[in-house]
Amino acid sequence: MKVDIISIFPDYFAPLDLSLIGKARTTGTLDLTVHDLRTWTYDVHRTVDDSPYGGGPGMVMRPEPWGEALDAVATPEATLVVPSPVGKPFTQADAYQLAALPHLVFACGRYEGIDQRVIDDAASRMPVREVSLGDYVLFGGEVAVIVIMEAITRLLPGVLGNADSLTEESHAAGLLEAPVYTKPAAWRDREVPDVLRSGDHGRIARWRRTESLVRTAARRPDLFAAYPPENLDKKDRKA
Ligand SMILES: OB(O)c1ccc2cc[nH]c2c1
Repeated sequence: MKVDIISIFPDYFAPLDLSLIGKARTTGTLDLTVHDLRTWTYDVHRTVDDSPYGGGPGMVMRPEPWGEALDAVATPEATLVVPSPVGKPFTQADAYQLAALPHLVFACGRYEGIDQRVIDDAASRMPVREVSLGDYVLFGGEVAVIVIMEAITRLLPGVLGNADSLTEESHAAGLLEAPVYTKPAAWRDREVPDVLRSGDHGRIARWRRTESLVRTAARRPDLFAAYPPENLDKKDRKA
């Protein structure tokens, strides 16, 4: 998978050299390049922003550098991903969709955002997805891109040692996963649930299923309400 990130803070992406993402880059699973938007500025101050039309606080990112950057970086297979507080909420389903695409270009906004014409111009020649990580606002798009890149990269073939992790984890099937435990069996007078030490795999699976449903109903009623009823079997209904 080819990924290009455009930002005025390229050093923000040093974490993408580490751990499993760094290994995915080394093995060639992930072809990631970070670009400094100021590469496409030509004034002595390398200016990327200006005051907003219509007035208002802060500054807006100028369209010219962005237009030239996207012209230089985007390929015919590119999808533009723009983290933004006004974007569509990013979900695990989106992570799977993006992980299946051949080329992603991330545009990291700063200040009050990117001139809307940049998005509109890009949308005339490639798919554009404006995504939000949640109902809060960051300083810019960089941290959101790191989060999205982690969510995507772990889905790429060969990145996770045990791909089975992907089928059981939270949000994989629309539910929160059950609690997890490891040794010791007792810790600060707290015991691991006996069922998990029973060796009865059918009973363990049912316990985990019940815990997952109960946890999802309690913490994410929105997910629970959206969970297809046909996926609930008779045993679940006793939960
Ligand atoms: O919260 B965010 O994901 C986000 C993304 C982009 C910009 C640009 C200026 N503030 C931003 C916030």
